[in-house]
Amino acid sequence: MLEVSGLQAGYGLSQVLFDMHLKIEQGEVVSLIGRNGMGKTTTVKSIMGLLKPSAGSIRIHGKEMRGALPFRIAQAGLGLVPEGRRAFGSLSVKENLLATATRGGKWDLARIYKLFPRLEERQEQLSRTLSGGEQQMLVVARALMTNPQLLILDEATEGLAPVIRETIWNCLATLKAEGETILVIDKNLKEMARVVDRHHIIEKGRQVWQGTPEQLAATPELSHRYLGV
Ligand SMILES: Nc1ncnc2c1ncn2[C@@H]1O[C@H](COP(=O)(O)OP(=O)(O)OP(=O)(O)O)[C@@H](O)[C@H]1O
Repeated sequence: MLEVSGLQAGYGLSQVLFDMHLKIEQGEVVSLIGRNGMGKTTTVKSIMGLLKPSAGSIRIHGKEMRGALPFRIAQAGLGLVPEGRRAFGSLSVKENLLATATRGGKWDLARIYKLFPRLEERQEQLSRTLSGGEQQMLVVARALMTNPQLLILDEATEGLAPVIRETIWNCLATLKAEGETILVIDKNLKEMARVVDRHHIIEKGRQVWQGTPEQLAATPELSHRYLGV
């Protein structure tokens, strides 16, 4: 469903992605992992049309989308939960959810409330008054309301209390069981192993390894060399 190849991108004169490759098939849950500053977020921004790559290809369902505007990428079926949570603070939980709703998809309020009962309890509350963890649930839920064919989560569990992180991972496990296609960027290898089919390690703007969580766990020198753990 998504195929990135030979992607180059950066900020001004500083090049960050040199030769990025990434392939995601329908129904797969894959990760992008690597040390800080290696280009994970830059890859996501390029895919979402938030940053203009200088070379390479981004195909969504076989169609070249490099350089397309963000709303076109969203229309093509990609939904992003960006790094650093942000809901529309002056809107209620329910209004936030309805603001991004796409009609006719499988995700609607009822389904979202089943996945996140906490959001139903708080549906009339202004989202700026939610706890950090509740806001993060809301941001994930809002992305789902766009009924994306590929959901991308960039550090969605960072800075959250363990119990909230657990809720987000449980939610991802449910989404996986329902056949959703997901790209997750995170640092927590142990939790990721529960849901990820394939990891991609990125180092200095290139994909340097891919394999299953089992293969990664069986090769400690990989984690040591590329992840610093
Ligand atoms: N807006 C920007 N302007 C200039 N340089 C940037 C900008 N955003 C990121 N960079 C630089 O690009 C490089 C890659 O950053 P990126 O955010 O893609 O890394 P990352 O792998 O997602 O790291 P992290 O795990 O820390 O989020 C870093 O050296 C960073 O300082």
